Amino acid sequence: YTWPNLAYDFVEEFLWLELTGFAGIPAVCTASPDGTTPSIQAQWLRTAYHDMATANAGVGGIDGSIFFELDRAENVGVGLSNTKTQFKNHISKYMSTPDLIAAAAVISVSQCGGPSIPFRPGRVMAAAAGPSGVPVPEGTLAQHTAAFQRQGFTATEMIGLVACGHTLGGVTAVDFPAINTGSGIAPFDDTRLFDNHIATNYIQGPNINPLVGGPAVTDSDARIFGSDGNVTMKSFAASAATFSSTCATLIGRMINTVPTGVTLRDPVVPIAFKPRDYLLSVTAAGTLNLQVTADIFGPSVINNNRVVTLRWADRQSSTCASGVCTASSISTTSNPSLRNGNTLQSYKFSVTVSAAASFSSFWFTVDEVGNGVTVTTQNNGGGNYPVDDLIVNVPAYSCGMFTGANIARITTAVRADGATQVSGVSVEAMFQNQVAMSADLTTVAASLGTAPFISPIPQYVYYTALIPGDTSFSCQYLNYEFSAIFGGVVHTGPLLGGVCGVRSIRIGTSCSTT
Ligand code: HEM
Repeated sequence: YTWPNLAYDFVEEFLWLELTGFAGIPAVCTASPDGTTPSIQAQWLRTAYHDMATANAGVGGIDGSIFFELDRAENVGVGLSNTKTQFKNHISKYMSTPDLIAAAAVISVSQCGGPSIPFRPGRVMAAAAGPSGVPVPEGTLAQHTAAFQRQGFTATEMIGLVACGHTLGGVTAVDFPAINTGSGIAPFDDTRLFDNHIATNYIQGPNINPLVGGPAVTDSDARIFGSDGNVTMKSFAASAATFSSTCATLIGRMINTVPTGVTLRDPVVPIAFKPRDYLLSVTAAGTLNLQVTADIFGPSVINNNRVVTLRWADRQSSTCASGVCTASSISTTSNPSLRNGNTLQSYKFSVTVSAAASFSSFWFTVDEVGNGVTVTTQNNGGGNYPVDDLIVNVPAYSCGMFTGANIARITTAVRADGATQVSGVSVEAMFQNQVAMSADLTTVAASLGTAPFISPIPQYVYYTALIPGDTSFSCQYLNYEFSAIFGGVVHTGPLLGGVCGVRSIRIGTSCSTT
């Protein structure tokens, strides 16, 4: 891994650092079922299966089409529509709706104590509903076996995948009154955790699974679990480890079932030390401000004695012409309870220099004890973290707004003191289309403009783009990246906006321009 990698960084921060708030939507996965509180983790896992369940030889799979198919009888259930509502604020350029569906399955399983399943991003949102074909509890064993074969799973794997799904949640009375004749939720097993109790309850009893001991016609779990003489379910009941590793494999295959032509990227693993929220901007005073947060991630990383120092080189020198290019962090935050026993400690920096001196790269030193003895260097694998000061953000003149048909104004500053000619200054804006559940991208050319709230400086000229959009949407988030071509090479700024993050431009609220 080498920083920066906009797509990787976004997903890593989404999945492991839980920065966008997505992973915080479900409540803590408690041990005992109460029969009334729905499990969001269960709803999310069922959503993933229902999206995948219509896959057929490279057509369909995890493609988000489930959210166009909620009126079908095979997709009855408040859990699926709740999931759609929860997901629509989290769509982004780097996490499509089907990526959210897959990530939600991964997050749900591990939040409830199940295995860690690798997450590979890259799924593409469907444009419309696909074929039907989600198995229903009234189906025969032959119909179910054929359906799982169409999805890419053998008869034995069918037993596994159903057991892995039905270790969470249960059957809701309002949606399945013939199966759950009471009220609330009839749980599949005696815990809300992702554990092998779905098998121990079934083999050793007492069984509470309403798809095993309910009306015979809807006892689909009984037909499926018993289809190999209970060999598979006995192996799960005998070994929590077998259940866990089988589920990691089968749910992993389920979420990676994607249409032909979709290429998933490599699994996103957490990075132990990484810069985040990097932002180089021209300030109102005409100076350059570099903001960055250093994240330290892993089990037990929180250490209040640790001292992290930012160091940088200015643009004309591989070191520091002024001799004082170091800074202490301005704030520290930590999160002791991230998934899979991980923790996070973050160090935020903000340094301001003249536009003439500027920056060319930065790196960090980390003093674990704070005594100057055990100091290590974090320098991006040797090459330092690069700073591109040719195209720079101008927050003082970038904001969400409503002017005619425009919803935002984005201003960038382009370095003007070099020999290289600039062309093609543009802003790529991403809108959350909460109807199509897609991230809609538009590229808007920026034109030479002014930044009236900034003192003039000789090193930069300003380009402004007005972003057109539907001003009737008041609760979507705008993300954007700006870029410019210098000497034939495209230079792209950081992803700005975030998703529900502090740097987001929320359309409908205007930021200050002063
Ligand atoms: C023959 C195949 C299957 C049938 C007939 C079936 C049937 C059902 C039914 C009737 C419910 C109750 C839904 C509700 O009340 O909202 C349910 C819940 C659930 N199913 Fe399945 N299912 C099957 C396979 C799977 C698979 C393969 C998975 C995932 C790997 C899965 C995951 C879930 C989960 C997590 C729930 C709980 C949802 C909640 O509590 O909100 N199911 N299933």
